[in-house]
Amino acid sequence: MSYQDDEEGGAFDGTAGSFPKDFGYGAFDGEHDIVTSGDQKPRILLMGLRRSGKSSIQKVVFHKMSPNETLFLESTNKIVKDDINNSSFVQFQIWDFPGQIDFFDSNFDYDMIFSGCGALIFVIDAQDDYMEALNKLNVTVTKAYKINSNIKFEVFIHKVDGLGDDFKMESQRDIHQRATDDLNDSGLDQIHLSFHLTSIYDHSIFEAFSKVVQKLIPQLPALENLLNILNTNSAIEKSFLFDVVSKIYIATDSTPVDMQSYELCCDMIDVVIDVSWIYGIREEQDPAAFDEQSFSLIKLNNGTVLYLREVNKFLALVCILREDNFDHKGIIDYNFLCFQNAIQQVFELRSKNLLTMTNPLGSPVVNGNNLIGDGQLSPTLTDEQNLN
Ligand SMILES: Nc1nc2c(ncn2[C@@H]2O[C@H](COP(=O)(O)OP(=O)(O)OP(=O)(O)O)[C@@H](O)[C@H]2O)c(=O)[nH]1
Repeated sequence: MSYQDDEEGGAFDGTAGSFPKDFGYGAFDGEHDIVTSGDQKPRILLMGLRRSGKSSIQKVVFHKMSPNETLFLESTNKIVKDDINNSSFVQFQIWDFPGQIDFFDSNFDYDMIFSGCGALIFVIDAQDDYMEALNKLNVTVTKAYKINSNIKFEVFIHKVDGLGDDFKMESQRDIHQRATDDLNDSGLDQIHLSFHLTSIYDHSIFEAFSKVVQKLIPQLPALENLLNILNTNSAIEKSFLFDVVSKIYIATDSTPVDMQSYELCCDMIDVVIDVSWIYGIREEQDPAAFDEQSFSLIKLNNGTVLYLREVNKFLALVCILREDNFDHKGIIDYNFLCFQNAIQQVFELRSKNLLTMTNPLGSPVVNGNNLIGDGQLSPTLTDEQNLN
């Protein structure tokens, strides 16, 4: 086993999938050797037993591989490092570990691996007997926690597409119970495990990954506050800030997320990218699929409107609102400009902070409440103000 980068290079080059081939993340960071790299990006580790679905998750979410094609993925026999450079909010590396990894193998420098880790995703195949996976989960979490107590531990109860609803819930309850009991028995009851039911055959894997990535964004409270303000002043019911390439939402307002709304917004992004790609005017080296001109409006037959606006090169705002409230499109557009401007300020503040301090993983750089409380945002128009 060795540390190597994925040889495939940039975005997934498959034939299926709705995204154009070269509309994806940059090439893998092949120049840096992991052991000597000074790269300080947060790491997300993908661990779990063999064939649990780790590589499939990484390929489907970040490289647009269609789920059916994962059937042909070969077993991973080395750590595969994938650099995700999508926006200045979301920059991390995903390390896909071979299933047969042995913690006593001296080839692996676990201090180095876990000390730079932001989140550890442990994948459990829910269609298989999970007792061995639970043992491995316990060993992995215990080892990682001793090296780095700041790691966020996420358990993906995966491949739930093959299970009925009752069995799904029962498996989750059972896995949750056993995993926490095992940790309590090891005297590590302070470790918090988060559980997600996932499958690459629906949007659940994107939703779960969104939640994992959000925990690595110190500016999340600021982004959520901005979305709340935008919603209140524009009569928007739900809004998501999406990373367009991966369809991960990096923030949403504080109302609960329901899967159907999330799926609708994901589908809208696909439609916009596909239509722009087919009919957009393309310049050399510039995939014109998503740029500052990008926006879209879809009216559903249930009186709901989906509205998408480009925020920056990588991010899009997708809102769901009632058709009646879309009459005030001018206000919504004005408020959107204020929102975009505020996001820009958060970006700038982050860049400044990064210049003046080295940001250890997960340490808060911006306190969102203060940012907003300090009145640094441009004022937003409200319906009342405009109508009076
Ligand atoms: N039904 C179903 N099958 C899945 C899902 N995710 C992955 N698989 C299948 O599981 C098999 C193993 O997937 P891999 O991604 O190669 O598993 P891995 O954990 O990377 O395996 P190693 O590299 O050996 O550690 C493949 O045939 C996938 O098609 C899922 O959500 N549902």
